[in-house]
Amino acid sequence: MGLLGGNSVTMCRWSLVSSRAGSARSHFGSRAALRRGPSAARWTLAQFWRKDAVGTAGACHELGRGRAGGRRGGRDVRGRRHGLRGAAGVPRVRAQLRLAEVHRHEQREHRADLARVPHGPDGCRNCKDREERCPQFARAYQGLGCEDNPSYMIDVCAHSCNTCHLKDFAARCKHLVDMPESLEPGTINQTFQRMRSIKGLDVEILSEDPWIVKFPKFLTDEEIDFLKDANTRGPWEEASDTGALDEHGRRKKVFSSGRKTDVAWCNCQCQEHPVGKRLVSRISEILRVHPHYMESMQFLRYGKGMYYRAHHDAAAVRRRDDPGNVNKHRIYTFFMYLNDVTKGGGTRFPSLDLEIQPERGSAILWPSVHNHDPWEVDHRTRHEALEVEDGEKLSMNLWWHLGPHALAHYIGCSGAPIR
Ligand SMILES: O=C(O)CCC(=O)C(=O)O
Ligand SMILES: [Fe+2]
Repeated sequence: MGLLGGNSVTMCRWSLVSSRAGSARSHFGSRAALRRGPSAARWTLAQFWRKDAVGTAGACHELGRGRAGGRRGGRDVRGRRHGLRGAAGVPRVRAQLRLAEVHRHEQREHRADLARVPHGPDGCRNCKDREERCPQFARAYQGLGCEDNPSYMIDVCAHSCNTCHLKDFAARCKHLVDMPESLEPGTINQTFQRMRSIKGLDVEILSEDPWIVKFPKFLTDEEIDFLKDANTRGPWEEASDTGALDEHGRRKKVFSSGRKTDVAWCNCQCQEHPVGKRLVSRISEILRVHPHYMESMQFLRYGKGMYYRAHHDAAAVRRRDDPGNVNKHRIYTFFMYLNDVTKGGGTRFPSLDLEIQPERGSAILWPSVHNHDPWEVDHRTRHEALEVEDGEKLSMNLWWHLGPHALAHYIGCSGAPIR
């Protein structure tokens, strides 16, 4: 009998943050959480993330209860939904093999982990919470507060969640380190060549070496309205870069003069909403990379005078054999424009002398790494957001990684700051 099966419930890692800010009830995930049935034993968190978190494709996950067959609770359903299907008539055998490989790996590793790792109160003798309200957080959502926001709770509230054995970054994250990479040498060229044959996909090739393509009418009006709706994202914040790792394996925020934008992250509303899911799924099928490997969608807002100086999206490539390198580096940027900009605000690739003007609903895509070796950064795809001279620019990043970023992020293994 699966621990988590049936009565699918959407939960959300952002809820804890929101509830602290007093807005839990307006939150999709939290509302759903409040409708839940009786609480499950909290020590099940350790089992939960091994079994089901691996099926999630971002911020939210589904917990199902009361039905046999826990595999339905996450991985399998999500794998199919976001799987590399569709795109009739397009070769996809390699992608499917890769997906099958990922799933086989998950099953093997998770079975082994479940047998090996002790969980329950005994693991918590010398372990303290780092936040005094942890017991209260853990009790929230009818006792499922730990499952609701694992990235934060596993670590900061380890005592209250009985996850002391998972506080250590290596213990928590090791099963993700050797998951198959999302790209093999040679895949990038095949993927871009294949795009021309995807039925119904309008694609303009702006550059072939390196690849930069534009999808002139990628987003539908429904998607744009949805993405521009304030309910689909967290609060706007001043953009920061990621700095050095702290003692908990999280990166510190660094503010730099090279960047003046506001950013916000996709919340449960956009991750779990059918429109958001369909969008991710469409992009995943174009790229032939599973959503396990993506970052949450990032919204960008530039007012007049705002910009992002030349940079590379895969700036921080770490060593191949670095045991802490779970999500690895960014391999693709899928960049979407949500509005027209009156003046300025183009995306410019200085080494290619190429500038793309924002157009409502259009998208551009480029790889950050070389076709022959996904571990080698392609510096020719450095780019910048030119200053907005008049009007406002609203756009979105969807970055794809060589390692399973979505899974890593979900359980605090991506190095992202604790939220
Ligand atoms: O806004 C743009 O045109 C590009 C933004 C960008 O490069 C980034 O957010 O990494
Ligand atoms: Fe960028």
